[in-house]
Amino acid sequence: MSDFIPGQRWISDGEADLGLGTILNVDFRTVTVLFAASEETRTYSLREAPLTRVAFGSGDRIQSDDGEWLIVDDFKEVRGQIIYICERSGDTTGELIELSEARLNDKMQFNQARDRLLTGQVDRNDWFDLRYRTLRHFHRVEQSPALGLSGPKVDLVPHQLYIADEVSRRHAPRVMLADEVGLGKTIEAGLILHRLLLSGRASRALILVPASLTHQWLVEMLRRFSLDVSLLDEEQCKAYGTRNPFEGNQIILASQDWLFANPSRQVQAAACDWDMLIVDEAHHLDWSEDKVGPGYACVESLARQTAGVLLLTATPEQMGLESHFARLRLLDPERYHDIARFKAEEQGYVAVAVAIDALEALPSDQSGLESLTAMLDDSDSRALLDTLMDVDADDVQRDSARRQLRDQLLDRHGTGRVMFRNSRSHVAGFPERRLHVHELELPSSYRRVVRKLERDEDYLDDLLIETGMNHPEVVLFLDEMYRALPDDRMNAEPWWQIDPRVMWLLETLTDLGHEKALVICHTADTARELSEGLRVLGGVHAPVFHEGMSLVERDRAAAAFASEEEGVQLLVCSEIGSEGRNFQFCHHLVMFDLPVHPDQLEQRIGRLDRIGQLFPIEIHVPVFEGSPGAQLLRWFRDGMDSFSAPHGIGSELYAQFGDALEEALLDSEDVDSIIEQTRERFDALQAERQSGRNRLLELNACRHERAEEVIAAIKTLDNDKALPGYLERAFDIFGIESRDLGNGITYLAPGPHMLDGLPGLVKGEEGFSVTSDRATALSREDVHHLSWEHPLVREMLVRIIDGSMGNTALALLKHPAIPGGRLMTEVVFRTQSTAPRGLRLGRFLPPTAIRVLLDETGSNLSDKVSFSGLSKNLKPVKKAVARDLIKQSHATLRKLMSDAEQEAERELPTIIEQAQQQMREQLTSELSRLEALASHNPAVREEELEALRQERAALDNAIETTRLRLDSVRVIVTVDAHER
Ligand SMILES: Nc1ncnc2c1ncn2[C@@H]1O[C@H](COP(=O)(O)OP(=O)(O)OP(=O)(O)O)[C@@H](O)[C@H]1O
Repeated sequence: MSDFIPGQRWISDGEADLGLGTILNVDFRTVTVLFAASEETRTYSLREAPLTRVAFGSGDRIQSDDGEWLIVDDFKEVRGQIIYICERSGDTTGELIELSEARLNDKMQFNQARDRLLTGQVDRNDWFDLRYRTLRHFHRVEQSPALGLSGPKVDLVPHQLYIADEVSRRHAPRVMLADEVGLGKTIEAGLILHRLLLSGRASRALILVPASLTHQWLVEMLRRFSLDVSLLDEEQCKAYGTRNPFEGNQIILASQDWLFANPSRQVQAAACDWDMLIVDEAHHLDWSEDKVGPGYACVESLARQTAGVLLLTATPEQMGLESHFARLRLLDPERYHDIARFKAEEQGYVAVAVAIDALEALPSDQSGLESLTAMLDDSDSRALLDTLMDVDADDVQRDSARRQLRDQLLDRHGTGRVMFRNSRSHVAGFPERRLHVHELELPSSYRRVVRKLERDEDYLDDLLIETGMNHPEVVLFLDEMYRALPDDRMNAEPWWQIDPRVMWLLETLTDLGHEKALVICHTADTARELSEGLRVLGGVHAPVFHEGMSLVERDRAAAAFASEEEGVQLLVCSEIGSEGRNFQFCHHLVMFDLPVHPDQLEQRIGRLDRIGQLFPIEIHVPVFEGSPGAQLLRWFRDGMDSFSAPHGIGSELYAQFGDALEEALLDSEDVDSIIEQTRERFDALQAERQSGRNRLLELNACRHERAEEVIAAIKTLDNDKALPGYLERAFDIFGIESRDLGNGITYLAPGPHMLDGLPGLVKGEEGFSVTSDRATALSREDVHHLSWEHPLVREMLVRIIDGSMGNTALALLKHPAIPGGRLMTEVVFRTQSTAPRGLRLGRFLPPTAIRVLLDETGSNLSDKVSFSGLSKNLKPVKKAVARDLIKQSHATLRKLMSDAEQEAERELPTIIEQAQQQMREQLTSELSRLEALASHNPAVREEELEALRQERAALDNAIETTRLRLDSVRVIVTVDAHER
């Protein structure tokens, strides 16, 4: 008679995903099974049906067809059908109910190791092996202090890593990244975002950047951070129809120019939940008392509803101090509401800087002790000071006390909580800047106008009316003025025919040989026409780059300029078009004219003077002798040293002397006196800033000890010897083929049996190259940085841990010392808690594996036989044999699994206690630091303190309620060593 009876429940051995099957029909040759959950019916030959009977035992949890969970107490068989006798889950009344197997829920999943094992679903032995190793590595890596910072393909630059670490630790970080141009604000923002995403503290981010930078951001986020970012524009949005396009991906990148001009899209953006808002070139968010710019208004409303906000700008004060203050208010409206108080606080920074200097000199030089003591008013600080002064303390104790005191002073005073600004003066390794001024004679068409302006005071008015231009632009951009007077008889030729700067530029290019030069002009018109002039007069192909071009056109021009093969020697940019771009592969900058604002001058030089620049920067400026442009050059050079290094006070000087300078541009004597006054103010401000605000900003922007700790932790993960071995196994099991290309580079490609859905790999398509060596990855654009954080590795780890892959196995053990015919179980339990992802429980208690190895009698052999020692001696077994062996041993296996659970439970309290202790130590010390800080520095928001307290309580509860769950089981059957 057949084993199958209609109504019985069986499961498919090969297709467990079909769910629980019900026997529909049996004849003398075939059996037909309905898998209702997947709406599939299968007919098998009776003799070879790959099916396993589903039979639960006492203590098992089952679900009825109406969704109720029950615990099996006992069972009986009636006419070939099992009737389960159960208690309702959670019911303590002891009432029992009966459930026939026909009423088991069709959707019941057999993912759990116990169910899978007892229903005969065994995985490959090496999968079990990989699963256990995955748990162990994941546990280790999750706790690393470098988590989230080690994967990105970036050089380990201390100030960037300090900022990324400091900011990403905070609850809802809201900061301004204001490093000088080219020091890596984009990289810092990317690191912060990467870490928050990886650790589950953020999942949705909106990045707003000027249109000209969208492509560069997209490429940086992908190549360096492997982040899947969607670039949204009007065309893309239309494709979404009535759906909200901002919901289309977790990370959205959009152009500010587009969004700020588009109120209906702003409404859609605001309708989404964001965890992070990142705004690049934030100095453009214009604000003044009588006029709030559309960009500012848009960001203000988004920032109000988003927990984390990063504003990026190299020239925070470019639009004036008030506008800068208004941007700080976007970050923390409560703290930044009174500009007078803000200015007064800045005055106090000198005293703090003096106290820090005094601290550094202690204990040998005690001259500044009094000023220091005046600043330290709490008992903790006094105790630290006592240690520093104690004659019996050793150097290590003193250094630690000094460091803690310095950190306290920095934390408690200044803008360090909201603004980070690194400057070249303390980040070593930047090249020298060299200015080359080329004086040219004014061509007659320009001279005529300039001289008339000098002679006739009223002429300026006429000229403004005639040209429609503003002052001082009309006297500084003489080619533009010339173009604006087309009816003038003398202006018949194109300006580039009469302007000697064009011929000078052609000669300069010849002198440069093959070296590349970036040319920046004030307007797009000048850039475009200059390019034409160069082509006509010198046969030079000069691509242009300006705001009037489409993004694709701009990127194409930049790529042609960057390419070694295309042989393009120069790129002609407009001012605004090139802001934020990376052109550090070139070291000649031609300023075809000069901008009016010192910060714009700095932005121009910043295109070349960036991390990665290897040569001194040669700045070439053609000026017309005695012209207003020549006066402006003198003001920049002699008044404030603008060409030698960034100093960050250009905007203040511009605010003070800009109007007077503009008035005086036509009178060199007046300019002399303005330059003199500017210089005086510049020197005074420099001295003041150096001793106060800048010094604090500098000390705050990179705390070297912390940076070095982060770098050391990253290097530990970089050099993790376990990674290559682990990946070799994982690639093999996931069906990824790897080929050694030499120099530490491996090519990964999808194999014919690769598991689907792995990031970057699609069957039948090309793969990609990887290296775990950071330097090699950095030197090759096409090679990925392979680390524990690479999306492919992360996907494999998570898929194994969250899925059922490898959670059952059966293997044979042949060992001379062990007699055959015995059964052992290797059972792995892991900790499980219900904490939300954002709590990052993994810092303290990542999924922790407990392995229990029991022999048939239930003796615990875990300490005697290690995982790898055992694993090496195991042999795989055919699945059919394994299923038979399991069928015969159901009762023993049930008992061993329950014994193993008791063994594992013994270890749980220690794990919980350790995690709790570690968490409490870290969070309590963070909380007390923040509480102490809050009493001195209003930049610490009460909401931050409250969030930290709640976090500690929630973590405490999550750790306390952690339970064990069965992760995987391997059945081991011993065979005599002489058996073949
Ligand atoms: N850690 C790093 N590793 C490798 N390259 C880096 C690193 N930091 C910065 N760079 C490179 O240096 C250049 C400048 O960095 P980035 O664009 O982040 O600077 P920025 O401060 O945002 O500049 P700007 O003020 O012009 O907007 C970029 O080409 C960037 O890729």
